[in-house]
Amino acid sequence: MATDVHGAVTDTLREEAPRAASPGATAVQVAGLVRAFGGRAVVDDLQLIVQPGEFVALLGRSGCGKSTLLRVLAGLDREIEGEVRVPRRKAVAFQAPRLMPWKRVWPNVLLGLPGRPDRAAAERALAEVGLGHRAEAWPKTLSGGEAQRASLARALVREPDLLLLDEPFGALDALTRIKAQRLVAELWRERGCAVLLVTHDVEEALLLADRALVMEGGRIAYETTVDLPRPREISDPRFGALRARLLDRLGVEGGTGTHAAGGADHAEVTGDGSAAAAA
Ligand SMILES: Nc1ncnc2c1ncn2[C@@H]1O[C@H](COP(=O)(O)OP(=O)(O)OP(=O)(O)O)[C@@H](O)[C@H]1O
Repeated sequence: MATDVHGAVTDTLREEAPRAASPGATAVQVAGLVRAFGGRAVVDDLQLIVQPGEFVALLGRSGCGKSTLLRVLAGLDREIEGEVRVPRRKAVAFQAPRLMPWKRVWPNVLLGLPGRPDRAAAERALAEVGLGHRAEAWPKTLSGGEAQRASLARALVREPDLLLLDEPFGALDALTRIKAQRLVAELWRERGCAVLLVTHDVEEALLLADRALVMEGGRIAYETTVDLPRPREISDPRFGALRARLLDRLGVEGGTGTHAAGGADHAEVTGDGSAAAAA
């Protein structure tokens, strides 16, 4: 059952500034979230906690509801049941950069921001993503990687406490993708904001995230802590072991073949959101 946007949802979608919140406050707190389309619950009693400054990757089969969850967290979809607490300052970048072709790059970065256009802020954000020299350019003259970085600058200019990334590197070629991943890792380190990254790419999740979640049946069904030093190396045997475990959990060939390969750093997640360590 969908909640009226103008009614109960104002009670359920509370936006808080973590800087002002009490110590130990979370960046994202979701409890009993349900999002249904035509009577079918795509997100079904989902629990999720993300700590301030934590980098979390969200994996899951196509159509399992990852983008739906991200849109709810971004405040773009409020037809929900359950409780969602997110910081007031949040920003989202999608797979498609969504730049307005009739605006130059710098006003695109400021798109949707209230108040007088702050060109200097746009240029600072563009410089952060290595696009300081393209502020005056038209979007159609940007490469795919540049356009994606401009989209990232648009997120950064909002100085988010929570950065939501929906497959932002999905359309990039392999080399540009690696560069973009490194850039996000660097920005995350410098900014210290929480990041929730939706990705199909297990390696990307393991290169970037503190924690990788697998969504299944409308919930977070599995999670693993990525307790590897940064920068991470794909050649690290521990990386390989985590990759195999996640691929296995996703039902992709190349996994370990057992869902519950040992270690307390990964867990099947039970209905109430608590993690039961796999034996
Ligand atoms: N506005 C909508 N109206 C009806 N159904 C929708 C709507 N948005 C999403 N859905 C359905 O909800 C399900 C989950 O979609 P969602 O885009 O969240 O999946 P996803 O896990 O992000 O998939 P992918 O990995 O392929 O991007 C799909 O079956 C989709 O068709």
